[in-house]
Amino acid sequence: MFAVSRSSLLASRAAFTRSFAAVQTADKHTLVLVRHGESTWNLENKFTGWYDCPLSEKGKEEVVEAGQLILKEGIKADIAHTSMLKRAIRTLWAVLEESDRMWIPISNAWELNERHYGALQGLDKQETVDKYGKDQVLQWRRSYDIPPPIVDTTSEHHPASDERYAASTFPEEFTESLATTLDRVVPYYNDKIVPELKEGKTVLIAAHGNSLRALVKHLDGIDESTIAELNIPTGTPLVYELDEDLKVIPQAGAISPLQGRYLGDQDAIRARIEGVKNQTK
Ligand SMILES: O=C(O)[C@@H](CO)OP(=O)(O)O
Repeated sequence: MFAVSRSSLLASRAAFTRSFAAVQTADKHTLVLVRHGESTWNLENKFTGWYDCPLSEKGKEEVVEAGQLILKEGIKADIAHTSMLKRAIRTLWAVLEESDRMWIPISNAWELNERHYGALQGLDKQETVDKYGKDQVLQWRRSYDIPPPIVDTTSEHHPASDERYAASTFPEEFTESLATTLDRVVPYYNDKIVPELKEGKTVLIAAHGNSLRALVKHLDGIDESTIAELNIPTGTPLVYELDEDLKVIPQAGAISPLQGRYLGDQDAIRARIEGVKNQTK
């Protein structure tokens, strides 16, 4: 009475294979990027780079709101990555707290740090424009491969003088352009984050304006002149859906040249983007 014909076994195996394949292709690869909330040095309009300033009061509010938006969207991060800098770390903590995901694993990596601003770190952005001119400062801020002036190991801003970077070595004369930032952000994404996405994990990254510009340049295939125009707002979740080859699926409502979409009030987001741009007028 338990005899099952070979054909019905084959038929049920085929049905199982089909439904498994359907589940696999239905698997969404979701990647959420969040730039840290406004920092005290954003507020004071200083070049920040790897300087470890905290969030401002407004920044603390922005990151709570970012977490609430992620919760409301129903996004459940499985794993998170952030930098070695407290403005991004606290942003991640707030987002995880608000979205009730504080238990997920977190990796801290200097590779996700802000672009190092060399000898500009600590300088007032507007005073730097007054001294060197708007064009020069814009080149330092937004050109693809022109780095700001270097710091050497005698500078408090050189990573050699900071124990959190003791496991890594950096050039004695140090600074970063967007291009060299990309050279450490993209390998980190490929080596650490891509395998997690392939496993079907929803990944959350809390990082910085320029480390995220480097990452979206890679994800969205943005060219070198277009990336110069791109500014990332503080404390605003940017959601990417990726296909089975981890190519970006363009999202409705995305602000070009990005194909991921920002969560929240789109007018307020555009105003935040303008605010970043206008830090050097
Ligand atoms: O100062 C910095 O480190 C960055 C981000 O705050 O500034 P900018 O937007 O000028 O690259």
